[in-house]
Amino acid sequence: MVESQSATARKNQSLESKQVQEIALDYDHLPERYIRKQDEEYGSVANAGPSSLVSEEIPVIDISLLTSSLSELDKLKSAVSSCGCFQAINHGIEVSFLDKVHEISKQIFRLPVEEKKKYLRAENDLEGYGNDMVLSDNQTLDWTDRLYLTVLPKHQQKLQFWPQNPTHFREVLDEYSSKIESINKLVLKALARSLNLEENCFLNQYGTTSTMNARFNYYPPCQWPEKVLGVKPHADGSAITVLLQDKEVEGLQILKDDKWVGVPIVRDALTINIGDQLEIMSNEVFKSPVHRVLVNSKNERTTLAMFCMPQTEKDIGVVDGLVTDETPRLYKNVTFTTDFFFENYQKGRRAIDACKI
Ligand SMILES: O=C(O)CCC(=O)C(=O)O
Ligand SMILES: [Fe+2]
Repeated sequence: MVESQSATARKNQSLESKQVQEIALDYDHLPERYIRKQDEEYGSVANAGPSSLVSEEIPVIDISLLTSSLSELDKLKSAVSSCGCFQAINHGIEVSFLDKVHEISKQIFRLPVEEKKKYLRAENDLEGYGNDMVLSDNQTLDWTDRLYLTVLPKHQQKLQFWPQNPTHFREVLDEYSSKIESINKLVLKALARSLNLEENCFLNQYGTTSTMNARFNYYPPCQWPEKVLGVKPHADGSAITVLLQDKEVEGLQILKDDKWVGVPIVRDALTINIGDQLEIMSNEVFKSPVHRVLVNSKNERTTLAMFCMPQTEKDIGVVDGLVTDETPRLYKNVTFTTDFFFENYQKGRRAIDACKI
């Protein structure tokens, strides 16, 4: 009995150190740890497959118009107050540059296994290359491999985790981060104006430097697509997240009014969603949507999520202008660290709920 338990433990351990990419190629059965569990799927929500998706519900916003068009600003406000997500077009990043970002995202997962292992994250650390971080023994694992990097502030970059191949990886990611930082500022200012607030009221909470983390997500094709999830339902701990979706393969879904809504690919658009920190700062006017990722049996999918948020360790709170007799303050001032986010995630609850008054 004791022996068989330790054999199981050994097997689990070797599974945990395997990337999904390897499992997808080597296994003729789905390892138990990847089988999704009903109780992690937002309770009563029907397990809607792609066929039952309603896609038109994610608004497309021309963000170049946000300083000149009140109707576009209104459209933005209504998008983030309802589903918490929109597709940003005319964002100012050239298509040829976006193509470079798509390309490096794909290339890093195509590196030989030995090369990728140079960037492996430590067991209990976020940063680096690897599969789902294991936070508890009975956790279902996501069908995805990731490369997670701090990109801003630059002095916090841990370059030992940055691939040296392709050789322009670092240059492209640095340039992309600075372009995303401009979009972050533009969107946060527009969101403030949409509520008739001083346009810097959210950015003022950022402290002296913004934080930005990049997460490259790679979802290998899966022979058992209905049995796994690319990413389990979660909300992001950022202020906003800017996602560069795969150019061809869909998979992202947002929970809206208890229904899973597919987020379609809009050519050359960036998919932007609100994260928990902006839901707090806006006293819940803006929604940080729960979302998940489905995988499929034929095509791999690669995405890049940029998590934009205030300076690490900086406390944040509800913007004063949003607290009135009718709309009392809903959240305490908090320091929304990554550890705090994952401590709650591990217990199966949303970090934002632990911030409520
Ligand atoms: O890959 C996607 O479509 C979304 C990924 C995501 O939700 C995340 O990285 O937090
Ligand atoms: Fe996410």
